[in-house]
Amino acid sequence: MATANKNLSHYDKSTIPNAKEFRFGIVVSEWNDNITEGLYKGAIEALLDCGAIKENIMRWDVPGSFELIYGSKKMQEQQVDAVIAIGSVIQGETKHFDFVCEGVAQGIKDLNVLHDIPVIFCVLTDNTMQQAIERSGGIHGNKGAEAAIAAIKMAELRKNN
Ligand SMILES: Nc1c(NC[C@H](O)[C@H](O)[C@H](O)CO)[nH]c(=O)[nH]c1=O
Ligand SMILES: CC(=O)[C@@H](O)COP(=O)(O)O
Repeated sequence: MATANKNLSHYDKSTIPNAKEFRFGIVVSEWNDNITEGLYKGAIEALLDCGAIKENIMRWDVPGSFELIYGSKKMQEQQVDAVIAIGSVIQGETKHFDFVCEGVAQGIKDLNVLHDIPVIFCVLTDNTMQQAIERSGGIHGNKGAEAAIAAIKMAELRKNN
């Protein structure tokens, strides 16, 4: 199902564990910060709405999405139950977009394989700024909220297994 067919901000609280006992680390890319700040806002609002305690949410900023890999690795070493990696990659004139997107996706995948703290991939990979706007609090909702719910669910899965 494409994003266009669902609202990224929609969730049913009755199906989500209470997040009050969990600690979250959020790593935010500074590239396209008009987008990443919107994603962060969506994530924070959803975490708090589902019971997370503000003092249990830690934020670090990194220069770009490619640095989300290292930042998330170091965040895994903190006393957190899940990490959310927030970025916005937008197609430019060259193939750099492809390498950044693939590199970040593979790097975050590797962190989930190598370490026991889940890292949620909250990285928009859009063709245009408009697409990014629509997915960070616009008509398609907020991928930050979607990532927050995933973080809660994965922290619960880790706690129970
Ligand atoms: N073009 C975008 C970038 N590029 C920067 C890289 O992420 C990285 O910081 C640089 O290559 C140095 O290692 N980053 C984004 O997050 N979004 C972009 O659209
Ligand atoms: C994703 C990028 O690195 C890209 O936005 C950079 O733009 P360009 O490909 O025009 O150098």
